[in-house]
Amino acid sequence: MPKTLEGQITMEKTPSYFVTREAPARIAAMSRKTKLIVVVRDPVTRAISDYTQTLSKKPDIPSFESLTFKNRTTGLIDTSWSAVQIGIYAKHLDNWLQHFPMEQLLFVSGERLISDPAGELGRVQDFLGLKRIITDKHFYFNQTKGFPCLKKAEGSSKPHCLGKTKGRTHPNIHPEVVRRLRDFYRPFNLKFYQMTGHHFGWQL
Ligand SMILES: Nc1ncnc2c1ncn2[C@@H]1O[C@H](COP(=O)(O)OS(=O)(=O)O)[C@@H](OP(=O)(O)O)[C@H]1O
Repeated sequence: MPKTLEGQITMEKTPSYFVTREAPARIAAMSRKTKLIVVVRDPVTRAISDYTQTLSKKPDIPSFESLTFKNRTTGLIDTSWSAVQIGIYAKHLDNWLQHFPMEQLLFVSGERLISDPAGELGRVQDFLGLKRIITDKHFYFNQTKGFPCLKKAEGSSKPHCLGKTKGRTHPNIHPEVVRRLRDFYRPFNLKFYQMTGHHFGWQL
């Protein structure tokens, strides 16, 4: 971690921190004042997105359905599959709350990051104690990409969208599998809403 000078904020992004058991204690040992930002989206869509990403690298993996269930007939979900495990946000949050107060965590809605990027980034700027510099003026909706993009990229005068690996088309998953996953996540999502005091609006 580089030295942080007066007036600077040092930021680091690692997607796996939130779900890594040892991460909270190690970060707290480094600095108890660290602010933590987690982007969360509907865990069912997250699992499908995760699978889509793996599939793009390893086209021979089994189907989403067969990885989801331990037993397809009983509908028992395989919670050891990382794509399922990562979406149990309440469980991961519990682990962080053993080391950090809730006020030091900010949960950003992945859905709102798409529908209202400036609003969600407004929350991030407030949380970090920054002036709201990034506003609606910085974004436009790119119809081809189907996502918001920056009107000007940092240090350039050209628009900038996220790359091809962000916003991939997801495979169609059988509605029954989606329903079973929704049933599985419902109690964890409700617990997560209660813990964060924030209703993320995921289909329950
Ligand atoms: N502006 C914009 N443009 C493109 N994509 C956007 C944007 N905002 C959020 N998203 C969503 O980001 C999802 C990919 O982010 P990840 O968290 O998987 O990225 S990372 O690999 O962990 O860095 C990606 O998920 P998929 O749609 O499943 O590909 C997007 O839905």
